[in-house]
Amino acid sequence: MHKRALSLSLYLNYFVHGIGLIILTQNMQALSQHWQTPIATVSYVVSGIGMGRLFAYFLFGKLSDRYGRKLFINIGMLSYLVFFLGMAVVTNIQVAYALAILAGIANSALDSGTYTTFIEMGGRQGSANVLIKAFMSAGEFILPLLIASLETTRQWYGWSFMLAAVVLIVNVVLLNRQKFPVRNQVDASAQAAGQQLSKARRWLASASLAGYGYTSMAVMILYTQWISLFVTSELNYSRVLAHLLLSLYSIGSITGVLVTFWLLHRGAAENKVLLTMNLSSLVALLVVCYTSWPWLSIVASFVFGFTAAGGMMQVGLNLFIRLYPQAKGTVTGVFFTFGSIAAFTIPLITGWLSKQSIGAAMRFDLVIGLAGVALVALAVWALGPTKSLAHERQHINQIDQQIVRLLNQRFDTVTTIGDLKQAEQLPVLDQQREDRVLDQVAQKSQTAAHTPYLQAIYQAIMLNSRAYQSARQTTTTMTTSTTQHKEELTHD
Ligand SMILES: C=C(O[C@@H]1C=C(C(=O)O)C=C[C@H]1O)C(=O)O
Repeated sequence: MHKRALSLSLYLNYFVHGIGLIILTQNMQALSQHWQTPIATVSYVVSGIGMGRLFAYFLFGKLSDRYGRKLFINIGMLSYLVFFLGMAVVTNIQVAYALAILAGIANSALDSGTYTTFIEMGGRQGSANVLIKAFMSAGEFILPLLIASLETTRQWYGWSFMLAAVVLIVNVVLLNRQKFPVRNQVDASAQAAGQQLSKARRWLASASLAGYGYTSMAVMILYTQWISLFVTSELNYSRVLAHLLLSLYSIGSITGVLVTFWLLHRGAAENKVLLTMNLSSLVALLVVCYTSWPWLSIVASFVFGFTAAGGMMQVGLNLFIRLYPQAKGTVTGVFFTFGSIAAFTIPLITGWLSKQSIGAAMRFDLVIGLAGVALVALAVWALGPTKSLAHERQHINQIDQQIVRLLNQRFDTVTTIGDLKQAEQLPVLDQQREDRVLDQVAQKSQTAAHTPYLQAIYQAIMLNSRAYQSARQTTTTMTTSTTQHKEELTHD
């Protein structure tokens, strides 16, 4: 299995999915002209995507546990391909609605195959899943630029659909060349951690995390839907500033994803990251809702994007999946079904609240944010202390990866030094230098109690670098003497 090539193909699908998420709303005007219908009808077609998701998530999740991830990723890619090709030329509204449902199905199929694969690929560490969100954002970022340039050069709006289709076709070929990891492989330590939980705790953690599937999606959807209107109508900010706030939310989101990825990659505990980010997003949201200082709104909007849309859904899902390592697909399906229900209900709830005031609709996000924090706190409590054997070993694995990489670098340098010594005919052992290295270790060591042990490790390292230098020198002497010998022979 080529981890890198497979990951890249999986991520590429989410770049396309990012385009798919907004391609209908971004082309609303062009489509309404093409279909000769009012904008409202286009919007009705858009709702088909949500419909497709709602029905397909659970089913596909469950089926992907049984029939394998690759099949469902292929179903996702092909469904999206039909959607992009079809939507660019369709004129019949019923067919357009069916295609939108197909996009929802594509989304569900991709998710049920991809999130699970990443977990199965990387053991217990789910940082890879957080990066999915970054690729979605990249697609969402590029599409509006592409559409704008097509409009200014007066070209066919369908080209943006064709771009997505071409990427998909290329990726179908690339992805199907890859071998997938073993399905539902259960890391022994992960299983041990899950099994330690009592039934009640496991139930509580599951219910809270499913609830978080709803709130984590809901806070983002509500924010992006109402922020512009809220600041222009209630705070009298300019339209430019309103757009700026939304852009900063997106930039915050991408930055947040990258930082979260980095944190998890370095072994930060997922539940701590989740709790901290959710608390911070609640604070940012409070600021957005109650300040009328533009500069503070700007900062808070960035922080809100960073903390609420920085891959937290993905982190929540990772925790959930770990609870049920044998049913990763099913869990993914359940989690995103809750997310879809949020996408469906939040516009309805806030629409109703907005009759009272736009502020009421906006401030409902605080209720959701607070519920999110409560759910995360419950889940974290139910999952128990992070300092489990399994978790600490995971941390050691990460540290060891870094140490091995650094030792490889040290040995490369040792090799160069060995060659230099040989050229200058110096002995391999340099006792003075070794003493200095040990002194440095003592100086750098942050815990005095560790120091003698670290020095012992360094003595072993240096013993081995000498052994390596000597071994290389004998082989190079041997090869030079044989070449010399060969030359002598040819000269004879
Ligand atoms: C790498 C060298 O060769 C040997 C190995 C050392 C090390 O691993 O740090 C230090 C001194 C030498 O005995 C060197 O001379 O620097």
